Amino acid sequence: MLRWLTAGESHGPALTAVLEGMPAGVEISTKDLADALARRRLGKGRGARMLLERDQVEINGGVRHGRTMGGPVAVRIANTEWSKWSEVMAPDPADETGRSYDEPGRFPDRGRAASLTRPRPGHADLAGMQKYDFEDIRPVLERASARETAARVSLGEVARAFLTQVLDVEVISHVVRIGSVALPDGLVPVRGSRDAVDADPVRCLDPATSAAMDQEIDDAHADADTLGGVVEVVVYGLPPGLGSHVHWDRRLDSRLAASMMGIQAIKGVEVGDGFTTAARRGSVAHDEIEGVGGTPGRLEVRRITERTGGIEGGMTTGEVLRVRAAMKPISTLSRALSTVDVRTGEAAKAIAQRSDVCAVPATGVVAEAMVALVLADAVLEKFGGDSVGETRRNVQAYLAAARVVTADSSARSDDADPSPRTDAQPGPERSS
Ligand SMILES: Cc1cc2nc3c(=O)[nH]c(=O)nc-3n(C[C@H](O)[C@H](O)[C@H](O)COP(=O)(O)O)c2cc1C
Ligand SMILES: C=C(O[C@@H]1CC(C(=O)O)=C[C@@H](OP(=O)(O)O)[C@H]1O)C(=O)O
Repeated sequence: MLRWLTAGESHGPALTAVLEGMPAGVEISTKDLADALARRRLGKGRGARMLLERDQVEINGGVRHGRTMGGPVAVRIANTEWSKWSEVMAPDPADETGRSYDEPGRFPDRGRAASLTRPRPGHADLAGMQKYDFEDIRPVLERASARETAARVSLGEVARAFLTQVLDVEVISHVVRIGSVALPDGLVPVRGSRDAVDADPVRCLDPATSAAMDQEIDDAHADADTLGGVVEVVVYGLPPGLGSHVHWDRRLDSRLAASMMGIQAIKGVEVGDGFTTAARRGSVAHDEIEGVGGTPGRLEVRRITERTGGIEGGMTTGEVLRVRAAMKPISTLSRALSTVDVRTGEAAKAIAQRSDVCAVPATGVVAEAMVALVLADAVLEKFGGDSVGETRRNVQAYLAAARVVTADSSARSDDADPSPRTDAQPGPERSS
């Protein structure tokens, strides 16, 4: 079983992340993690903090000479802005008498330390204050902040390395909607296209849609408003049989959905064509199956379309996996929303510090990390192994003994026209 935990606040000294259960022998380096974290900073629409802050990552356990050793992998990501926050976020009281840093007049940087009492609709502020009995929003926003996703991305990179080294799995995300602008149906990044997606300012496959998304962000910014959108994660190279139909919490779709919903601001998840499928008739909703070779003892099959997103009965089918996550608009608006000052009870405008206008491109990278972690867990559950070599041998033995194998769908995708997937609409056949 793979377990992961993160700790740390947005403006604290550092984020800490621990991944337990990784087999030995996964090749991973500090540079790999730094590169993954750099991808999370990509994308138009992020706020000033992205320019100011750097992710200073170090591996503090579980890895030696570029390979995991089987013990928990521990990662620390320093907040390079810490010096500005060291009093506001100090773990210890201001002095031995236990006086508070909140004491008026005590610190020159009182502005930063001042209590925040005007909760933002849509952020964790008010519910967090109610639940944890705080008069100040600070301790809530510090942990609710999506700064924490840096920690998850670092662990996701270890999971990705494991999946690649055991199964040649590739996990790619792309942006399919920002605000009112949507990517036309049927466009999915092919294997090997991650760098091309990352090179686009909004991580969108289609140049015309990307330009419209770019404009949408500029318009929202000019209006002092914010945007959400939809990201899709696509996974190539998975074997059939990860997850299970036998119990709700073993279903892979259930686990993926929980991991997506665990990302800040994600409010909807769909697998494959998801909500669109609900509007279709059964005759054009499912992926019909055809034999493409093999022998009676070892059939080779494929799905003719790719509507179900590579999961049936809570298990991978061996086809390309597709999961989408819908992100709500950022809740810190410079044109602040109405709220109540919880200190006075009077009507007020919500706190409106610097903020992202749109963080959808970055959220795709976070979603990749979550998918990689869930899939690595599912691979270990099915195949076990204390070393990469052992897991790989177990996978190969399973595939070699299988009575029915899924034809390599990623190979078919490579054969096809690099951009369009032709089967996103009801009914059409695959292009290959
Ligand atoms: C990558 C990323 C960046 C975000 N940036 C901001 C931001 O700058 N300002 C903000 O108010 N919310 C931002 N959010 C969303 C908040 O973290 C989120 O709305 C908040 O934690 C409350 O959680 P909920 O939206 O799931 O209810 C961001 C989310 C993600 C995934
Ligand atoms: C710091 C990151 O994202 C932050 C997520 C976030 C929020 O409320 O979620 C609010 C902003 O922080 P601040 O209020 O300090 O400007 C973002 O910059 C990051 O992604 O590394």
